[in-house]
Amino acid sequence: MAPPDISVEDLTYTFPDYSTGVKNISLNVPPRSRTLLIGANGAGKTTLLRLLAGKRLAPSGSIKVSGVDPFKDSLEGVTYLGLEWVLNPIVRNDIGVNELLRSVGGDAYPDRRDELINVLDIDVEWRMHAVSDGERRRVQLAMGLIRPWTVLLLDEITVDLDVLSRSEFLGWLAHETEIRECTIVYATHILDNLAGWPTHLVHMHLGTIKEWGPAEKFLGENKGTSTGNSQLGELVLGWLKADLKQRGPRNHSKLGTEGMSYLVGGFGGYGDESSEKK
Ligand SMILES: Nc1ncnc2c1ncn2[C@@H]1O[C@H](COP(=O)(O)OP(=O)(O)OP(=O)(O)O)[C@@H](O)[C@H]1O
Repeated sequence: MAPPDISVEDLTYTFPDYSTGVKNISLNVPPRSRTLLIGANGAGKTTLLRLLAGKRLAPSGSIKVSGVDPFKDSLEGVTYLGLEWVLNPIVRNDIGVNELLRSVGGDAYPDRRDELINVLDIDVEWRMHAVSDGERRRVQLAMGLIRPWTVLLLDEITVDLDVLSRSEFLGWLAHETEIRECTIVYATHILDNLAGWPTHLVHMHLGTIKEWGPAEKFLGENKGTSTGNSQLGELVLGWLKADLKQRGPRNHSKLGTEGMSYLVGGFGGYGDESSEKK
C-alpha cells in the first residue's frame, strides 16, 4: 500500500458563487506526521480539508492522498470527521452505545473498539438521547475512529470534550502515528494541551498558505521561559494578529477603523505572562 502522504500542487478552488475557497496552495504532508492547520475564521481550513477528503472537486492532478486523486478514486483508509459528521442525527436517538458501535463495524475491530471506549471513558450503558454533549461527542469519536484509518482529516471536533478527555484523546492519536503507518491533519483553534503534539504546522490566511513546515522550524527548541503550550499559543496569536492587520478592517465605510485597534493590540491572552502554565 502507498504511504499515507498528502501532496497538494498549486490548488485553487472557487465556490459556485465565485468566491475563493483556497488559492494557489502547495503543500506536502509526510507519512506519520501530525499536522495542525492554523488560521483565523474563514482562512480556508475546512475548504482545504474537504478538498483533501474528496468532498469537493479539485482541479485534476492538484491533490494526491496516498498517491490517488481523492475525488476521482475511492479513498480507502481516509477518514474525514467534520461538521456534517457531528450533526448526524442518529446519535440523538434512544439507542445504546453498543448498538451504535456495532453499526459502524465495531465487532470487526474489537481491540480498537475497547481501546477507544477506554481512552474516551465511555460507559457502554449510556442511551444516546440521555447523555451530555461531551459524552455524545466521545461516542461519536469512537464511532468515527474504530476503522483503522491511514489518513485522518479532523475539522475541530473536540470542542465539547473536557480538558482531560481531550488530552487523553490527543495522546491516543499521537500514539497511533507512532505504532502504525498513518497520518493526521487537524484544524483547530484550541491549542491547550497541544505542546509537542504537532510535527508540522500550516498557517492559512484568506485561502492561501502563508507558511508551513516542521513544528520546530516555528517553535524552536527552547525559547525563553515559555512552556511548550504557551509557545504555540504565542506563535499562533502573533500569526493571527499579523493576518488581521494585513487584511484590514471589515465594513470600514460603515464602522470606521478606530474600533479595530483593540483587536490588533490584543488583551494579553497567550502573550501574557499570567496565562502561562506554571
Ligand atoms: N459554500 C460556500 N460558498 C461560498 N463561500 C464559502 C462557502 N463555504 C465557505 N465559504 C467561504 O470560504 C472561505 C473559507 O471558509 P472555510 O470554512 O474554509 O474557513 P475556515 O478556515 O474553516 O474557518 P473557521 O475557522 O471559521 O471554521 C470563507 O471566506 C467562507 O466565507
